[in-house]
Amino acid sequence: MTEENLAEHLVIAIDGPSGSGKSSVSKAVARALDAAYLDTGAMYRAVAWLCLDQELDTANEEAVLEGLRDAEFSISTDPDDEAVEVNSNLITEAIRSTEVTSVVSEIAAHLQVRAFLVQAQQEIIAEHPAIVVEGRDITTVVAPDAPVRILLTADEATRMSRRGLQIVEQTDQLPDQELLREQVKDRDAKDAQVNEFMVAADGVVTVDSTDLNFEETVEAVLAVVNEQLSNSAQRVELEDESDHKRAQILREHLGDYELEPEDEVLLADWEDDLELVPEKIPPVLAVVGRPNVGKSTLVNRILGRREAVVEDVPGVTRDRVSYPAEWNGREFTMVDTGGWEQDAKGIHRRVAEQAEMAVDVADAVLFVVDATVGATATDEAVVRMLRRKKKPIILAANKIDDFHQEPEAAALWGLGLGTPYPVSAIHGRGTADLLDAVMEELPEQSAYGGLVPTGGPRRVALIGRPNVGKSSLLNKLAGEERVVVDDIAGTTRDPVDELVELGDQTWRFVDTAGIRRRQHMAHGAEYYASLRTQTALDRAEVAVVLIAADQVISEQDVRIVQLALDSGRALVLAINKWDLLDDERRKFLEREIEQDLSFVDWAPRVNISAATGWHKDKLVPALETALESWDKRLPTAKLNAFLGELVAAHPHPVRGGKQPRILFGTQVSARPPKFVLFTTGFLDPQYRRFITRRLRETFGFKGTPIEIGMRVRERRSRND
Ligand SMILES: Nc1ncnc2c1ncn2[C@@H]1O[C@H](COP(=O)(O)OP(=O)(O)OP(=O)(O)O)[C@@H](O)[C@H]1O
Ligand SMILES: Nc1ccn([C@@H]2O[C@H](COP(=O)(O)O)[C@@H](O)[C@H]2O)c(=O)n1
Repeated sequence: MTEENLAEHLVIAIDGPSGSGKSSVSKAVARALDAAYLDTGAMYRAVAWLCLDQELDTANEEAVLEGLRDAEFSISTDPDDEAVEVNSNLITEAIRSTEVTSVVSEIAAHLQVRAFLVQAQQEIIAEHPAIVVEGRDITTVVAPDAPVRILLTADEATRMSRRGLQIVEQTDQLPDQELLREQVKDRDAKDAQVNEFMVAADGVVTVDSTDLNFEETVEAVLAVVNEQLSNSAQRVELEDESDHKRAQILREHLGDYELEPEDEVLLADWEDDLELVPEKIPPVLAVVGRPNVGKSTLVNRILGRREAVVEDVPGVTRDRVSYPAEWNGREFTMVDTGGWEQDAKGIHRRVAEQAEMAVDVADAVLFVVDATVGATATDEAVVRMLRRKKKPIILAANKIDDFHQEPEAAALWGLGLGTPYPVSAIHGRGTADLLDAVMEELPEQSAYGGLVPTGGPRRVALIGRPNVGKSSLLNKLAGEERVVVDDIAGTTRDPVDELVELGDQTWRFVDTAGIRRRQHMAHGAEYYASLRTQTALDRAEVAVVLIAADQVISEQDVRIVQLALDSGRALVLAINKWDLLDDERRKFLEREIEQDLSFVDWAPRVNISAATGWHKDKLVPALETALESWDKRLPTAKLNAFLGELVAAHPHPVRGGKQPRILFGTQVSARPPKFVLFTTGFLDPQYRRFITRRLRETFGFKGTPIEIGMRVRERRSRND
């Protein structure tokens, strides 16, 4: 193994005298780090066993060497599965016998035998990305360049008593004191003639376990490992090329772990680090019909849950509401529209317009008719509207609860839309056939870019509780009164997109209605206004949450910020009505922001007055910063260099004797940035929060939520 190779590997070299705990502690450390474990003493013991078995003269170096060269050796590196084989004999137990222990030092004194075994040990080390190796010459001869080198020791009396206790545990008998001395003290004296393992060599850290119990010793060794790694990581220059090389090595080592097929897909292109591949946009199905024919019940039936708004009043679904749906393994987006009425007025007219808009961006339309009522004039008007749109139409004849009613469905052939599929949205009857028919019409992916338009001006949702100044701000930004502004909370009930020129570019603002204090208490139009906030967020890329500076930050404000956060959009906080602030209130406001909005302390904040236009120019840089972060893609090599440094300096705490390691990280998507970490164990939520915080400190990400996902993967077993 070259020096360079050693530096790339996590090699933990441990030596020390007999009974110091090298084997038992090294095994525990390997388990904690999910690393391999090599007991080099077992290799010398195996040679000793061979000599005894073949009656070779242990004093004759040539004879031992010849026997050694002719034999087939194998040793397990799994800390939970000790196994030593020579010429297909499993000798794991046999090498611990008194006979073997008595001759092993003599054999270990032959320099050519040592050279042979040292080379074999270095080859084994090279095969493992992370390995703990123990034996008397490991820090000095076998792995002198290992990043972590430890001399584990304890005073002689302690070592003797530990070995004695071990013999009692193994044999249920008190050990013969003479034999004990021979196995510990005398053996060390013999071994010391060939190797120095009582005193730490340069750069080797001594862990004295005389006053430590077993667990404390393991902890002490792990602490040295972490400290040493942190020092070596600090020395590493994070140049791009070496970052990339390191990431390549880490990625290769991931191959030692059980990866799922989806992991392989995710990791396939990590080196490209170019533009993110655009997501496949599932096809969209708009569900349309006149009021109260059971559209939402049918949507719920298809979704398999109670999600769409259902109320037994005509036209209760006032807005478009979209849901991710799936049938027979195919994903699609279902849009539940409000009831469509001809010549509708007021809010009903807006609802009908919304339904038409939904049809415009849909790939197919599910037209729902109440078969018990039959085709009405309104249904026929819907048909005319749909024909104009030239979209595939699937006709659902609803309220057919049993087969006696099926003739009522057949009557709908008259609409001229082909087969009417009889369904009972309430009971689920017929929905499978209906969905099969829908699947035949839907393309693999949306031809219309889904519900959220891509490209064009960047989309901003202005949200906040009622009367917080959304409309005033939009008017100020747009330079004219474009939406009705009223002092009455909740005046603006419908989303209105405005194209506004700001800072040399065009922005699309989606104004929304305020969110009422408690959604479940809200009724009618106000309730739908709150749903629209959600819709606006769905359609936006960045949310500006307005907060009134002159009022105490309320639970409702916090909920709206949370809504924006959950939507995964970029975020800007606009503290409005700054002109109404006095010194007293300002102090309280700062404290409220610190306390109640600390979970979004990464969001750019602008203090504005929508009424006077004060600081409105500050909004554009804040929006740009947030969107830039939202779009950001961190190269995999940089991410892994960052993770390596971070973990070395601040390792994950040991949990149940294990220390989860991060094997590899990659950013799987942007908008917002999502990272996946492959790990050997579950990372505590606080540790993940810590990583997120550090990611922000190091790379910015101001104004965007960040997601960190984890994939705990196990090492492949030896037999794979
Ligand atoms: N810190 C400790 N406190 C108490 N017992 C310990 C401690 N460390 C190790 N032991 C126990 O001491 C015994 C000897 O440990 P171990 O066999 O690991 O030593 P070793 O250094 O590998 O010895 P050798 O070089 O002879 O193989 C074991 O029973 C082990 O469980
Ligand atoms: N790196 C090593 C490891 C062991 N030996 C010799 O083998 C003997 C048995 O070792 P245990 O750790 O299993 O007790 C030991 O006494 C040494 O003679 C070695 O030389 N170098």
